[in-house]
Amino acid sequence: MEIPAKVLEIAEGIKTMRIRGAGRIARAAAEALKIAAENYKGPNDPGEFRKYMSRIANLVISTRPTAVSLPNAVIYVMYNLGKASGNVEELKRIVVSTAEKFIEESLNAVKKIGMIGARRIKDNAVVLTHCHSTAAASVIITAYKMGKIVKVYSTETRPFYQGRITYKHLSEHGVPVTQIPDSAVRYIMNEVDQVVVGADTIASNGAVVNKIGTSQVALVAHEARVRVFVAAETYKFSPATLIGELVPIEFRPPTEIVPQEWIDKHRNVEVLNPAFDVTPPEYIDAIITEQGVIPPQSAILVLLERFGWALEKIKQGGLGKILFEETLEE
Ligand SMILES: O=C(COP(=O)(O)O)[C@H](O)[C@H](O)COP(=O)(O)O
Repeated sequence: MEIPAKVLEIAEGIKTMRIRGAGRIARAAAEALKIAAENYKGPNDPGEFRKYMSRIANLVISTRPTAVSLPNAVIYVMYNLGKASGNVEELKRIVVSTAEKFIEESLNAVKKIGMIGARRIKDNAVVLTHCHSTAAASVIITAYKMGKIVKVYSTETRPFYQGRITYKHLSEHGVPVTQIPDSAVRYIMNEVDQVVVGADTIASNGAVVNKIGTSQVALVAHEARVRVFVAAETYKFSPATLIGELVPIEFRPPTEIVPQEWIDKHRNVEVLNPAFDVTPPEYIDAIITEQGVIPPQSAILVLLERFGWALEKIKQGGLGKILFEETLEE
């Protein structure tokens, strides 16, 4: 059966970063699974439906490698499909309702993070953020509305300039934002009271994978004794890291940095575009989740609570084991 055009459009949107940011990617993945189920027109055979859904799941997961929110969203839906029995109509309903539940919980989590995180922002604070994170923005906007924030420094976040999205997002809520180049972070850090950033993936040791440059921001903050907060929903914690798997770092096309003509002219120059980096737990003061604020060292507790059920399967065969067992094709 053909993959519905709308699902292909979402997959393409994630790949090309029209849909970007770990939370949005996760919600778009759940939406894609939902649309796929609603548009299934294959044989009236539960086995065929499961195979079809597994193709969609594989397609969605393959779009971007780093943010664990993406496979976690897919696991959330597909695991429930794997456990369910019934005819095609019943299985479709399971996919649709779990996808909707994931999206709703994800949006609620962002709001809760805003409320919980805002309590940690000092009065009259100058805050610095990097990239565009809806979770970090939720903390900043809530704290601003509480009258706590006087100014936000937002980095440009080269080469994709997500800082411009942050600028627009925060400005729309009245937050005074100053854009700075990424290279000005150390210069400006003396004026900053707190750093708030988002996360794509959090490892079991509390290391945070986020937009390239986050680790430099955290290092500079550490040097200046400025606190660093990471705002992240619990579906950004990576179950695979419980058994020591590394988080893959995405390398994006060099043309995001320099035009193709430049590359053609300078054939002897290699242009690298790593999209994410790893900030060690020592450089993070706290992680703000929808369940509360934790020190990064407690990441393992969040993982055991949220994904403890999957631990045996992960040990037996890694992440693929959970995704592919029963429901998905290898
Ligand atoms: O690194 C990025 C986005 O990278 P990209 O633009 O390459 O997707 C964001 O900080 C996190 O995804 C968290 O965002 P959110 O809090 O919105 O999930």
